[in-house]
Amino acid sequence: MSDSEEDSQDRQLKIVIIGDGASGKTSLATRFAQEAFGKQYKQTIGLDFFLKRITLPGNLNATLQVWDIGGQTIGGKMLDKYIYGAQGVLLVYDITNYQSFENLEDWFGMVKKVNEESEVQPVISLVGNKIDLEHMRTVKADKHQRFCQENGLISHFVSAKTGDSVFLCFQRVAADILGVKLNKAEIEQSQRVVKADIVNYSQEPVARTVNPPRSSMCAVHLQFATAAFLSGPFPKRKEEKVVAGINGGAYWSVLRRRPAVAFTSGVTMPAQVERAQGTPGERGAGPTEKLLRDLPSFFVFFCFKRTVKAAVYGVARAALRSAAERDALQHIWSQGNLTTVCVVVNWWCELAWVFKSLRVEVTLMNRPRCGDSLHPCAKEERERRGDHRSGPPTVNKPLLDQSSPLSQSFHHRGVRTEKRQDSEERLPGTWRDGTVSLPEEAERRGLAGMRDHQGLDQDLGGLLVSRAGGGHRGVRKRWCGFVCTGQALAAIGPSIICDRAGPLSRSFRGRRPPPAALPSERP
Ligand SMILES: Nc1nc2c(ncn2[C@@H]2O[C@H](COP(=O)(O)OP(=O)(O)OP(=O)(O)O)[C@@H](O)[C@H]2O)c(=O)[nH]1
Repeated sequence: MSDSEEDSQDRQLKIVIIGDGASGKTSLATRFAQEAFGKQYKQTIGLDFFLKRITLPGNLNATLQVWDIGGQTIGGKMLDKYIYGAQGVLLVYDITNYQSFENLEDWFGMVKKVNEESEVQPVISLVGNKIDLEHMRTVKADKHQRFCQENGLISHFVSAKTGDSVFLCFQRVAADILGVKLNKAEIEQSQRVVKADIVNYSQEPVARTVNPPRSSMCAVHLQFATAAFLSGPFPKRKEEKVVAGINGGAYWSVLRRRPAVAFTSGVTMPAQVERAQGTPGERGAGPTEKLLRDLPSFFVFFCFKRTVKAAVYGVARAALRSAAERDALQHIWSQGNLTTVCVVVNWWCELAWVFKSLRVEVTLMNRPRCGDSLHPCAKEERERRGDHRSGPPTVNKPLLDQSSPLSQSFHHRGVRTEKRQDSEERLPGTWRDGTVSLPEEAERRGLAGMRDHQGLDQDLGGLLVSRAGGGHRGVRKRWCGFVCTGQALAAIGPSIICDRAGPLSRSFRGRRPPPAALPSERP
């Protein structure tokens, strides 16, 4: 065969893609080979193949045989065989999932082991995927770069979803294998970003009418989430400007694939409730159910603000009255696969009721404060119950377990005594050796009594003591921290979403391993 004949033939290159499950390997291969992207996660069992022919500078054709290796193969017997003979390796991780980055050591170790005795080493690229989720990044770019420098890897940040730099990533590896140099223009050309489709909802009136709860609810939720994401890490101060920022904060955890205990509707503004689902009380299959269907997990959210309390009140009760939802909640709860508790307290009796229905004991650390004017929904609710006093709606006593610490601590504390606080004020407690201390200020306000609740340092599963406020459209919102004790939280472990920058949070995080046994199982 003459030289020219050989040149005109395609070069076959074996490229393997490895990395943790769900880091986006299949998506990258699909984006590269088929220009497509699927939102649905379908685990790759074993491996999959893709073929794509590309032309490199100098009219050099190459057929890339892409081996998409399932994330679960790590530790399996076949992995070394899959990697063997690869000329190119893409080490993929998800920039929003730190664990997937950490685990690259193992994947990389495997590549090194397989090639220990090879004369020709593969070209290896470190690929940080999902850069469309930059706002959720947990792996800093400099960590990525350091890993590249230390190990002589090519660095890439890509998004299989938007297509950003995906082609370039494969092209670069192929070019390096074949010793071809890409010039600046070629690199820029390959960096094409595929823009997401813009959906014009107003042109889809029929679809919305046919299935209003699903589509509109989803839209509302995503809107919250996006707003919160755009505003930076929860609960940064900017979050105050966001509609339902706190709510979005819960999504923050959900969409980061951290299972979160979830509650209520995720709806904060009565207007949004109405727009999304009709009036709160009318709900049957509520949005919780929707969340359960569509998200990897769901969240608990109680907005601590009287203006929306009525909405939450109606929604939470209606939602959880749906047996299916309650069962689903209990199912998830009982599975013990929850790692995060994200609860923003509103109305303690409501909270007590819901937790009670889940048989979880909750102890509040701070008392709720109310200062906002009563929302019409709340007024209606009060009138319906024949309560004509001013101030917050009365406690719904029948729902409470009067003997619970929560109940006792709040029974006569009057939630309307305190004036509105400065929106940036925080009263973080501290956590040391299983004991919670509240700052002097808290003592002065008579909040300290609450720290002594039984079980606090025993079966404490999680802790959240912080309070923040904000305003949106003239509405003040606030959340207060509390301690959850009991079986469920013990099972969950100490991971709590709260003010992650707060001293309490910092000191708490990672300090206390989940109890080995559930409290009830202890001798
Ligand atoms: N936002 C976003 N999501 C992505 C991106 N790439 C992949 N995903 C999503 O991440 C999930 C997992 O993607 P896969 O490509 O199936 O992950 P994988 O690494 O092949 O997983 P295994 O088959 O288990 O090894 C899917 O839901 C994808 O839609 C991306 O660039 N951006």
